[in-house]
Amino acid sequence: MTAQLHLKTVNKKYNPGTAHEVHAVQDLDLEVERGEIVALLGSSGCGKTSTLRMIAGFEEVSSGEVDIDGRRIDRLAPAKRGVAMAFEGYSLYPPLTIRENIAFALKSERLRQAEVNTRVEQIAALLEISDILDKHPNAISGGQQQRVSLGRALIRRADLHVLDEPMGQLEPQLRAILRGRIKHYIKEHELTAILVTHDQTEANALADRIAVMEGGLLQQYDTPENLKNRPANIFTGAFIGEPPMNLFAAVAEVVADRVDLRLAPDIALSYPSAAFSEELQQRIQQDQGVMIGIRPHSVQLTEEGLPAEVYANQWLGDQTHIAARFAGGSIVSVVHDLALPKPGDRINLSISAHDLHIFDNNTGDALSHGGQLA
Ligand SMILES: Nc1ncnc2c1ncn2[C@@H]1O[C@H](COP(=O)(O)OP(=O)(O)OP(=O)(O)O)[C@@H](O)[C@H]1O
Repeated sequence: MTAQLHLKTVNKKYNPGTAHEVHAVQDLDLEVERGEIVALLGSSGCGKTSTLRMIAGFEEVSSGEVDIDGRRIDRLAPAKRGVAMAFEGYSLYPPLTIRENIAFALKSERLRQAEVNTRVEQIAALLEISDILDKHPNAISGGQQQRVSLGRALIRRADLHVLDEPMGQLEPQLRAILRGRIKHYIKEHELTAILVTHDQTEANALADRIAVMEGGLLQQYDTPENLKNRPANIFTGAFIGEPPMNLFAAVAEVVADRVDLRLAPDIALSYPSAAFSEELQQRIQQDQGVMIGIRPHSVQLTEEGLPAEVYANQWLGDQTHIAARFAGGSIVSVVHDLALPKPGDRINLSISAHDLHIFDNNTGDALSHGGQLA
């Protein structure tokens, strides 16, 4: 299958050759398949908006190529790219009503008026804006304007739908409802979409694949499940998941039939060597040290285990985050009952080999997940 959107070694430099040069997007290769929803996810300044703007045509590509449906588009004007866009500040036409604003997107499809009305009303119902269709843009709120802009993009038939923080201004409850509806709509109409968000929950809920960016570089491009269970490096390991992954420097010692991961002179996670593949045992022995990652949900409080001392706990209504001093550092565990150890209590922790992520200390790349080479 050919990719619907293909970014080929795309770079974006602002103010090139000056003291203010910013290399905002670096050698980005990305393919989005037809019918796929992809999220660009990362913290502020990582380059996700620059990437989206280059695809939409609001920003020039410094080098590289952008293809949509096999057609090179990076030198075309935005309107010629076959892209439907919902951008903040991609403003609505003030003299037109909301209904007319949305219907305007259907102009090129030359539909009968009755068909236009039906489609506008369907998308308005989906986005909970049916009651404002006869108002003008200056008479509605920012969150409503954002939904109108989204409706205007989604109603169009286009080769690609580009959505910039599509629900950034909406309240959490409405966001949660709309996420499901929008995903269903995109899939039902077989649209291809790429969106920018800094909200992991939104990316996980909407996207088939997520491109995690940091410092202008693509860190990992994968399904939500793989980002969580098979992070490619320390960055994605720590970035994806809430609360963040616990990270500890460790030295591996393979002795007889055990593998010890030594975290401190007097503290080691110890496992039967059968829990690690032979290739992994060889690999981690060669290293002077590794970084191990453990998700808070995988840190178990047990009768026996390694000692830790609680210094904080937080009940969040459906789970508790327990923070404890452990191995000269700090560890967070998530538990689901209310029977809480209190600050100052001594507890014991266990971590199954199955839940360990091991990373190369120098490159940051993942070496293994759950005892098998990455
Ligand atoms: N027009 C511009 N001129 C100069 N530098 C820019 C320009 N636009 C963005 N940058 C810089 O490029 C880098 C990437 O910015 P970009 O907006 O793509 O990131 P982002 O991840 O989308 O951030 P945010 O979520 O805050 O929008 C940042 O360092 C930013 O300061």
